Amino acid sequence: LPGQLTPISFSADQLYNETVAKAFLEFYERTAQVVWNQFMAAAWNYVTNITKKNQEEMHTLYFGTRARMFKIANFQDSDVKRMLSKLLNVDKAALPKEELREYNEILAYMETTYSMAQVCLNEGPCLPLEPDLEEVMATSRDQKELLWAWQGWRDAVGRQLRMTFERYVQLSNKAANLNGYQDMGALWRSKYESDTLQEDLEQLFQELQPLYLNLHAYVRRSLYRFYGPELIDLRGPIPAHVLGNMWAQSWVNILDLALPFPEKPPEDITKIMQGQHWKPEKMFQEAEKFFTSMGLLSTPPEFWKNSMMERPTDGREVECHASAWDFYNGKDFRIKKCTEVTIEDLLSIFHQMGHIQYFLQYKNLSVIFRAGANPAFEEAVGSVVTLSASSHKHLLNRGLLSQQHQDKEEEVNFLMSVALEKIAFIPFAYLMDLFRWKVFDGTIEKDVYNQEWWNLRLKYQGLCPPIPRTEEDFDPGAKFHISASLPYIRYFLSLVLQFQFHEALCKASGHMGPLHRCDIYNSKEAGKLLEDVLKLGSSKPWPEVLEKMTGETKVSTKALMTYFKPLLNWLVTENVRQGEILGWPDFSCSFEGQILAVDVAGPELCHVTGSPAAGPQAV
Ligand SMILES: C[C@H](N[C@H](C(=O)O)[C@@H]1CCCN1C(=O)[C@@H](N)CC(=O)O)C(=O)N1CCC[C@H]1C(=O)O
Ligand SMILES: [Zn+2]
Repeated sequence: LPGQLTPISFSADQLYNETVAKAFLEFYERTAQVVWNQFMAAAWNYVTNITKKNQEEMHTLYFGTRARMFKIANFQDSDVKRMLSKLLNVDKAALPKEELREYNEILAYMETTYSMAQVCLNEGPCLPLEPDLEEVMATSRDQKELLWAWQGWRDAVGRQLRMTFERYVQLSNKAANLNGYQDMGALWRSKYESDTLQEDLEQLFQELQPLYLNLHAYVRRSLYRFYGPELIDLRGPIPAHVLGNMWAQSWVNILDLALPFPEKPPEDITKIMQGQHWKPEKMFQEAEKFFTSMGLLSTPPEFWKNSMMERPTDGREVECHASAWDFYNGKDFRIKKCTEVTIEDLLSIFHQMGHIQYFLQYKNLSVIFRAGANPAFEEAVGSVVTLSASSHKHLLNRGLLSQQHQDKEEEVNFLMSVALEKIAFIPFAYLMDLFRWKVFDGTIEKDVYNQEWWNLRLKYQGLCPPIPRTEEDFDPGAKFHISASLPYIRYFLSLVLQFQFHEALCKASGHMGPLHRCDIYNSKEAGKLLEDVLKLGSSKPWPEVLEKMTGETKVSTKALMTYFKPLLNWLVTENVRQGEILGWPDFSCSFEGQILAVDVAGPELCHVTGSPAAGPQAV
């Protein structure tokens, strides 16, 4: 029912009665599954066939509950208390009907604008993001063409969302207030059940800085060699359009420009897959086989019947951004992806299949507990499997490599390819919600959204916009999760967690030797450990779940640093040899001679590693 479940009225003393609360929870369990399933079905119909009608249909199905009324303080049963506390937050359903309708319109407008946007060539066709614009960003080495795609996408999306986003912030904060939170950022952070979350995240970020700064300096040198001094300043930030990705969140597509030992190039696995006539369905089967090889659950027939594995060719408008779906009825689970036959898409499918495996493992829990121990756990499950799936040992075993490539230099090349994906991602994943938390709490005011976005992109990623930006632009909106109002700090935390999980699973599988050579494929012991964690869903506080997996109750960067140690050693030596400056003391962004001095000081970052003048050995 729009707005509320069938209203039940409680007498005052019943609200203190734990038996009544249990009866309510049973009633909720039965009805919520039905309504959640209807909502997911309507949402799926919308994103796989974007029409006005489907959008209307989806928005009528959103509801809240009256669980918030119970006085749980003196209840005894910890499960009842945990379930009711999770029901206290009804998110946007707390808004009055009229404002909820407006909010849903805004959300649909932002997400649809993103999903339908295209960039048109002068006389030629118009290109969508997937696969065309992403292909340009990944493969073009012509900085004018890269600039065309980079600017065109932001004109087509970011600029259109600017005004709407301001109203989105107001209504988001109003919904958060109605749920008892200071602002929407506070509501998002509450999912981690920690009152030191922001300090803990900053600590993790600082620990990873030496690794990132050395990678940034080395990649800047590589880009300098290719694009020359008119584009790259060896003491400055890197222009954001030449990193091989529309958002510069992963640099793996410029591995060819940054290969430590170019005389030992890695095999091109995309070519091998295409040569072996891989199809999208085979890629999904390959990912599923990884999980079943560990004794984990296979996907039900509905998955193969209902998923959308390729962009439809019948002219339907769809949202291509890949996602995994739980229909909350214990048997309908799907992935939506416009799959291309590439190694990047194969690893992305492993990530989505990780979500599906989590859904399968916790499907018998109360619907209230059908979520990850925290959102970062959800993200880490699929990603931890990609650490094994991308190892040479695994690829060789699966016929995707012709030889092991085990010598020292090939190993550095391999670790560089993983670092360009995982280490480059660190500051991006961190700043995405640093930006939104500041927008929600009012620190970043609406008339400086874009300038503050680029201040954060400079300070944390050491990037510059390739052309001057104004407040007509809204560059953050050009990233899916911001247009779709999806939190992002989960991916930052997942990056650290996935290496902690990888170390624990490799140990359980009896792996000996370097962590980056571990492949948990076929390990029933690793599978059992993972299963015991996943089937808990969100029924226990996540430190308890982490301890079950790793023996530790704290998130630690130790495993990640162990994995990349051989690469960090090589990078520091190489950067000292080149006399690189770590960080970007020349913190202005220059555009063909025009200096756009950005008001945040790059040097403040240099204190992180001592003064850059001392060079990399100061790290
Ligand atoms: C490609 C991937 N799509 C997300 C994901 O799989 O996490 C989608 C969209 C947002 C949530 N989502 C889901 O599928 C959820 N239903 C999962 C769940 O909550 O159960 C994605 O956005 N990624 C992957 C790495 C970095 C990030 C990016 O590409 O920037
Ligand atoms: Zn995910």
